[in-house]
Amino acid sequence: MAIGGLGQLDQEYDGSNLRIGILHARWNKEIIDALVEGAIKKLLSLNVKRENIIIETVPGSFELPYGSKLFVEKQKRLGKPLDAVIPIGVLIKGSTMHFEYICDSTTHQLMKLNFELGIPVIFGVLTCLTLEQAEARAGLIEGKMHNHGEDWGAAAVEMATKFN
Ligand SMILES: O=c1[nH]c(NC[C@H](O)[C@H](O)[C@H](O)CO)c([N+](=O)[O-])c(=O)[nH]1
Repeated sequence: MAIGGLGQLDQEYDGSNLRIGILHARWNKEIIDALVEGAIKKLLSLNVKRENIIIETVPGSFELPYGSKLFVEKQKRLGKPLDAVIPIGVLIKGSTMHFEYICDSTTHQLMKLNFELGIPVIFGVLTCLTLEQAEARAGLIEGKMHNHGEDWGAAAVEMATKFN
C-alpha cells in the first residue's frame, strides 16, 4: 500500500520535449526550497531538460493564481510557451482566519486556471495546520511522509503528455 497516497505514475511518461514552469511563493522558505527541489528532481528523472524548467517566485501563496497566469502569458509572449505550470506554496495555520481564506480562494482559482490557460496547472500548495505537517510533506522529517514536490513534478509531466 502506497504510503501517504503516493501519486504513483500509471506508466513512465517522457518529458524530454516539455517546458515546465515552477512558480513558488517565498513564505516558509526552508519548506518551499525542499518542495521545489523535489519537483525538479522528479522532472529531471522524467527526462525534462534542466534548461526547460523555468523557475519564478511570488511573495506568497495568495499571489500564486494571478502570478501563474502572468508567468504563463509572459512565456508565451517570449515564444517559449510552457506545457505545464507547478505553483508551489506553503500555508500554515496561524491564530486567525487568514489561512482559511487564502487556502480556499487560492485553491479554487488555481483549479479554474487549468481551464482558462489551457495547460495543466498542478496544485502544489501545502495547507497545513502545523509546521511539522508541512515539514513532513516536504520530506524534511526522516521516515515520515515523502516529498510531495515529487508528486507534483510527476503530475505535470503526465498531464502535459498523456492526452496529446
Ligand atoms: O504563502 C503563504 N502566504 C501567507 N500569507 C501571505 C499571502 O499569501 C500574501 O502574500 C499576502 O497576503 C499579500 O497579498 C501565509 N500566511 O499568512 O500565513 C502563509 O502561511 N503562506
